[in-house]
Amino acid sequence: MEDTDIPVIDISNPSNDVARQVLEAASTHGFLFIKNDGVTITPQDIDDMFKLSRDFFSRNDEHKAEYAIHSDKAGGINRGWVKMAGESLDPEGQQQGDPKEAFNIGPPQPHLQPLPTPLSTSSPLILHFQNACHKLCTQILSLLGTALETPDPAYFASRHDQSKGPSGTIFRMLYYPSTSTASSTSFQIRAGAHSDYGSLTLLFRLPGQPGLELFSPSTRTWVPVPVNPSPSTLSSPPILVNIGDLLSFWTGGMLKSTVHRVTFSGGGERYSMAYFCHPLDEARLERVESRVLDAGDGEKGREELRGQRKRLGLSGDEMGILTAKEHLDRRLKVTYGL
Ligand SMILES: O=C(O)CCC(=O)C(=O)O
Ligand SMILES: [Fe+2]
Repeated sequence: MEDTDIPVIDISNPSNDVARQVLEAASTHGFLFIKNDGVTITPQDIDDMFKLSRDFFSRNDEHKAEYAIHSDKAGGINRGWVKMAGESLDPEGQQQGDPKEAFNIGPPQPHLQPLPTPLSTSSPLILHFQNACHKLCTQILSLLGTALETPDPAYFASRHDQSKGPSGTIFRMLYYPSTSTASSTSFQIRAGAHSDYGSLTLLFRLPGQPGLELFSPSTRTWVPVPVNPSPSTLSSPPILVNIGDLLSFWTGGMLKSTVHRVTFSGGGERYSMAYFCHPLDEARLERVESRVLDAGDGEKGREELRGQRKRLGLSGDEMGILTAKEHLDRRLKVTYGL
C-alpha cells in the first residue's frame, strides 16, 4: 500500500492561496497536515499531554471506572472513561468492541468536568491544551470560509465560539494496548472504520506508532496515514486534521468526511489524542451560501451525503435540516445505544 499524498500546509501566514490549499485537501482527501508552527500547539505541550495520558491509562481499572463514560460523576453523556472493548466504531463490521481504552473530556466552559487523578492534578495543562486546539480549529474554519467565499467568511468560525453556549466538542485520549496484552488475538482492528461526528478533528500520534488508515475517496482502497510524512524536513510531526460529518453537510458533500480506521500495524502499544471540534448545539446543518459550491460538481457531493445519511440510519434522499445536537445524538445512539 502506498502512503497518501496528503499535503503539509503552512498556515502561519494565512492568505487566499493558503485557504485554497486547505480547501483542496479537504475536498479531495478529507485529510490535511498542518505544519506545526511551534506556537499555537507547542511540541512540548503535545509531549506533556502524552506523558499525562500514559500515566492515566497505567492506573488500575477500578480507579478509572469511577469516572465511567456517561456517568454523573464523569459529567454526563459522552464524558469519562471508555473501558477496553467498551465501544464499537463500526458496529456493523465488527463482532467485538474496539480493543482500546479512551477518556473523553468536554469543553472547559462553564467549567472543566470532574476528573480522576492524575488528570485532575494536571487540569491547567489540559485546559491550556483544549484552548490551543480550539484556536487552531478556528483558524482552519476561517480559511475554509475564505476559500468557499461564504458571504460572511467567519460563518463556520463564529458557529464554534464556545463562549456562546454548549457544544459537542470533545477532547479524547486514546490507549491501544499491545497485541500481547489485548485479550484476543482475533482482534485485527484497533478502531473500527468510521467517519468523525463533528466539524473538524485534530489528531496527535507518536512516531513509531503507526496504524491509522483512510479509505481513499478516489481509489476506494485503504491507505496508511504516516505520523510524520517528511521526517527529514519536519523536526516535529505536523498536526493531522480531518474533516468530520458536519462540514460535509454544510458544503453539500464537497468536503469529505473520509472514513478511517486503526489497524494493528506493528502490534505494539499505541497512544493517540483527538480533539473533536463541534459547533454550538443549536447550529443548523444547512448548505452554506457559496459561489464556489454553486460552481462545483453537485453529483459527487450528493454521493458523499448519501453515505452520511446511511450512517445516521436515515433512508431516502430528503430529510429536514438537523441541528448539530440532533446529529450528535443520532451518532451517539448508534455507537453506544443511548
Ligand atoms: O487513534 C487514532 O489514530 C485515530 C482515532 C480516531 O479516528 C477516532 O477516535 O476518531
Ligand atoms: Fe476518527
